Amino acid sequence: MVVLSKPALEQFSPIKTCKPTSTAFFSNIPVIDLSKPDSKNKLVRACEEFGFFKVVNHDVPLEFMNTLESETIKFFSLPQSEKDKAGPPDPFGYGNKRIGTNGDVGWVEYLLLRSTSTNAFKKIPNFCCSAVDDYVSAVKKLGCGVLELLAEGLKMKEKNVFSKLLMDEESDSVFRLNHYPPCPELQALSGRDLIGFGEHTDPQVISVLRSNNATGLQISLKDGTWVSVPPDQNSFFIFVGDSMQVMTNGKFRSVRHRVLANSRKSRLSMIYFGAPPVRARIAPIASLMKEGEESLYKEFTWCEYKKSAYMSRLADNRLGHFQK
Ligand SMILES: C=C1C[C@]23C[C@@]1(O)CC[C@H]2[C@@]12CC[C@H](O)[C@@](C)(C(=O)O1)[C@H]2[C@@H]3C(=O)O
Ligand SMILES: O=C(O)CCC(=O)C(=O)O
Ligand SMILES: [Fe+2]
Repeated sequence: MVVLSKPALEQFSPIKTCKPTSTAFFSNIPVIDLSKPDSKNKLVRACEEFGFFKVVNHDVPLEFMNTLESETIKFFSLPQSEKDKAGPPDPFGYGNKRIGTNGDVGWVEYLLLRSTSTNAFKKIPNFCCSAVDDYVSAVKKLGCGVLELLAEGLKMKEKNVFSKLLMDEESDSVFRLNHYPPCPELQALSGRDLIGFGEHTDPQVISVLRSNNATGLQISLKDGTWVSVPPDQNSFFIFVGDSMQVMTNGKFRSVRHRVLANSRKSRLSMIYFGAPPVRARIAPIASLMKEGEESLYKEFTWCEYKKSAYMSRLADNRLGHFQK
């Protein structure tokens, strides 16, 4: 048995654990090949059923993915005192264990960045801005391409209904780099899994995630079962966010997901959260509603939703306040 000394245990104590779930990977995650003509219909079905899918043949240069990964490793390998200079996250900057400002904690350290401004790097002099810029431009293009296929799949007249929100100069999109250090001792001691990033839905329109080949990501199925996502460092995983759920009047579901700490391997993830401009109005789109179908949500602006989201705990049902 591994015995932890008291100070070692104390560093984990505020972090939640959960009952171990099946370690088997879920094999039914939709895989969408963007080079295939039927991808738009498959995308719609994936958003309805899971709110989550993997995309392959995505056109994001491997070089951008690898360069950013090396830069990220370099940053997270700096001495703690150097990393702390880039914090605290307000909400942008370096954060360690604390997620948001309402008491959530996880076995994770991260950099949260504005996706469009060089100001994002003022606090992080050691970081290579061009690696982030190249990568973010490419994943934004990928996200917009997926949103346009979705609009086509939903038979909407304007194919940029969703993508124009991310393309807007004032889009409030953000970018996040997460590092989950391995944690062998605690798991052996407690027989439970340690939470890296607690369960939540993403508030934005869509999130585009790439990780290294370390396990940890889980999604919740419609019936509430947690399943493990097999990592794939060459592909992207897309999450439907709350704003997309509202715009489709609940036809697409924003997927609950979480990350469990890996006992042996560091997990690194890079996520682009595609968001509307702050003044954009978020409401169900009339052309997506059947005759007589009622809107499930009160109207709100992204600014209002974001404010309310940032006052909530990670696991809260943030759309609850906006339901009719
Ligand atoms: C606990 C929180 C962290 C979060 C803001 C919030 O109050 C609730 C939503 C959280 C979340 C989840 C998705 C993204 O990682 C994130 C950047 C976002 O927009 O909403 C985080 C927020 C955060 O880490 O500040
Ligand atoms: O790091 C991951 O794999 C997912 C993290 C996440 O869900 C988030 O940052 O919102
Ligand atoms: Fe998330």
